[in-house]
Amino acid sequence: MELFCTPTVLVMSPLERPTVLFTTNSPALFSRPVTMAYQFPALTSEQKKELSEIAQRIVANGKGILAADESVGTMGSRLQRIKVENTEENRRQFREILFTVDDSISQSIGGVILFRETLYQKDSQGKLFRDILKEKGIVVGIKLDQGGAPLAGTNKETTIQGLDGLSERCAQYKKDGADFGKWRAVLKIDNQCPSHLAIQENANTLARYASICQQNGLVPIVEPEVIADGDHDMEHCQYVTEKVLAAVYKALNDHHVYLEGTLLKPNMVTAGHASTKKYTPEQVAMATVTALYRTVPAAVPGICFLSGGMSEEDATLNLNAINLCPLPKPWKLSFSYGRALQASALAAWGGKAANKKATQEAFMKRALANCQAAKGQYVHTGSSGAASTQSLFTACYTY
Ligand SMILES: O=P(O)(O)OC[C@@]1(O)O[C@H](CO)[C@@H](O)[C@@H]1O
Repeated sequence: MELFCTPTVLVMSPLERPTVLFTTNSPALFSRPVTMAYQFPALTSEQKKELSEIAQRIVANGKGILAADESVGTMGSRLQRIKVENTEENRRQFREILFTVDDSISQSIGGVILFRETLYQKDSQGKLFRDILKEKGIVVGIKLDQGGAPLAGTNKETTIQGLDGLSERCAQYKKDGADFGKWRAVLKIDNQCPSHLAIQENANTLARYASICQQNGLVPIVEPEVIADGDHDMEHCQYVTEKVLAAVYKALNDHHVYLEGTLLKPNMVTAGHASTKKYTPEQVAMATVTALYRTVPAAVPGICFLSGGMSEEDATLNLNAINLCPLPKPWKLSFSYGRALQASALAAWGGKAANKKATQEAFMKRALANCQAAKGQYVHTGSSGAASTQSLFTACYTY
């Protein structure tokens, strides 16, 4: 006998997944409806509400994210550039200067990602950094990935570690004031790269991380970064970025991740750092929005780009062009910059307390510029300092 199904009910609210009930002509199944989707809800309506509200707060009104979550090693290379020793105290001092900037910073910065060490650090008056941020209305986030591990049999590709004990760590961080998490997976463009294995493994790991975050009340920032190493052109980067993002959203769906309670942190689509071809911000914008439009569901509230070694000024100009791009853009398009928000500030600081004011001014200037760019309102004045136009690229930036 032919088995056919007829949809009979569509139950849907903004906070719930649609549940489609089917009836069937099969005698065995005739007496009861067959639920085709989502019999075991991953999250309650209250959990979904909390997650989507957090995600929306972070990217409201042109706000973006300060990625101040450099690990001890990564911060070491930043400090080395300005000839400052990589001690816990120096890392604390620089971050104190950033976080105690004028309260108006909260008009441009909706969230700050911290490294574990920083979540428990205090300012010189003994106040926890996380409390200082929260009092400004800024959402506190935490880096959750724990670095790369090689994928054997590939051309030096990696997966990211940190799933063991992740749920317990998330629960603790939530108690300690964090409301979102971040996990960065690294894909590279090279001979045979990214491989099918690297794409699938990293997509699945990101999705597993995202699911665990949501179970613990943290909005997951999903960061599949196609790094800029290589001499490939922009078209090739677009092709790869689309493949990676399509795999990530398939995995997020498989893991029942609630998209309204997530944020995406992708690379912009650009040529490789060693490419001889140059593209305008408008070309980068068209390629980037095209890749996103083809792969990222409209349910995702915000896309916050990483800066990936672009100069501060290029990162701002590209973001501005992205927001002016004449393609459909159903998500907020904003920033989650590390280097492109801190390079001028680090240069102004130089490890000296006396430079606090200049450091805060440099940081505020970049934050404001990116907030304007997130609304497509940035006007380049030509008066940027030398540090803001310097490339911040680091080869094989894997952690
Ligand atoms: O590319 P950027 O904007 O400098 O940094 C992006 C980023 O994901 O990479 C770093 C290393 O994990 C993090 O500190 C930061 O959040």
